[in-house]
Amino acid sequence: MTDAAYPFAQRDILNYVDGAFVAGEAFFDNVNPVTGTVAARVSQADRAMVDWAVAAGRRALKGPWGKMSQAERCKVLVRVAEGIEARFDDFAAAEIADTGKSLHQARTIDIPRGAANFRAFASLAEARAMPSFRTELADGRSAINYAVARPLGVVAIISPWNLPLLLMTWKVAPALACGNVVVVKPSEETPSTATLLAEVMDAAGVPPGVFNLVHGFGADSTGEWLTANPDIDAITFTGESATGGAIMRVAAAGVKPVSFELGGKNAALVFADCDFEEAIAGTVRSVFSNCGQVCLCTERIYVERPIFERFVKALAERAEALTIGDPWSGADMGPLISHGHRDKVLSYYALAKEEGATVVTGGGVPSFGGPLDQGAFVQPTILTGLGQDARCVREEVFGPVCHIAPFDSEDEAIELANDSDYGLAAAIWTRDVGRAHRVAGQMETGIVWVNEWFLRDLRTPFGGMKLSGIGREGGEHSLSFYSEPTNICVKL
Ligand SMILES: O=C(O)C(=O)/C=C/C=C/O
Repeated sequence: MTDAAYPFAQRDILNYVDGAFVAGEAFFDNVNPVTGTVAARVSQADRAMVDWAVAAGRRALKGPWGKMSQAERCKVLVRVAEGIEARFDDFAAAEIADTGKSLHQARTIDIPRGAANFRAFASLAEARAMPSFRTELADGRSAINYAVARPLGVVAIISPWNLPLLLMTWKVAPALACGNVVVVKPSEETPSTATLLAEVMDAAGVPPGVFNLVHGFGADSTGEWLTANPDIDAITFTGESATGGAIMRVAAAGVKPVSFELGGKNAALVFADCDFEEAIAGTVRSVFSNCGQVCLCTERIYVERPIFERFVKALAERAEALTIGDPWSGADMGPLISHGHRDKVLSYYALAKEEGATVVTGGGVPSFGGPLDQGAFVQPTILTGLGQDARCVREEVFGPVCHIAPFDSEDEAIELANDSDYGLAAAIWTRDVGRAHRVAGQMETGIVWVNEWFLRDLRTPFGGMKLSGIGREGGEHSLSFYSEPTNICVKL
């Protein structure tokens, strides 16, 4: 069931600290969610190792890395991108072994974006302009004001299990581009591609202490020891909103800057004048991609009443046509990340029925009649019939499930979409250009796609409001978070 190319099939997954691959005392299992079998052993970093990584980062800032020119640093980032591309198949096999995601998802999204993130921030940092002003005051004094950027220092990066390489490098690349050093704690569910990245960094000649990697868990473990370490200068985290709150409380003690990309309960608005086939195809992707485990996925769909029944029927047909199974067999949809997460998703499937939902399709687990029955698979599921106050309409499930409800007017659609504690992403399907811009401008989200989903330009502001996060990533937004500007005023 797992491709022989899994890089850690015969060796332990280690931490990477101060330029060396190191093992702690304890190990934990890395489980392949396709079959429920142990894929590898992972070395868990203890508190001393976390402290060592932070200290190694501090030393690196004073070493060659801290003295390196911006142009030189950008060349290093490009070498890292080339290293990922050179080991593309290793990264894909590692990502699939950890997550069970489809071959298509890994090879067209996750791994390409790992390299693209480094290339994007190498060129963005190289071209970055800092503001300067010629100042003429009424009293006759004049000056030149210009800003310079310095790195924050040692940045703690806590990255999630859904798009492991993509979301870790989305933070590591701009942090390094701005001259910082990083200590990365990937999710305990997905240690493999993070460790391959350490191997690529090592081979690319990134100085010791610049990129550090510590494996382990969150609360009362590696993640907490890292975020609470008094000598880190900033924290960036992507994951659940509740964890974001806990990290924020820890960061408050040292008034550390935080960048959070958190949960979502994203809505899609489907107007009767939409290109129906395009809306269906786009919504199949936005609901079921990565087994619904993308913070940008659609979990609430509002459809203009004249096409409501037709839309529900068509989406259900497409959901039932999805092939579910082993990623290496080319299945459209793999399992969820773990049996623990599957329990959570199935609890919402059960809750939906208790809340009175109509289960249009799905609602349980597929039966394979073989080893895949040990995997963390669920059926793609479509619900209707719930009100806005239902927990399945308000709470993030993070699985291949959506609820569809009708609306009768544009204003009602906007109100329904915005009636959420989250504010990350929205999708609007309409042929009416005026309506597209009018409705998009009223979405209380950080991101709006019109007649698209997950089309990404890495220069754009990316992130959410309300419970969906603090700050934006992407382009200058990342460069600003990972640097401290100093304004210098020189009298003329
Ligand atoms: O596409 C991106 O840059 C990104 O950050 C995606 C985030 C998805 C979170 O689940």
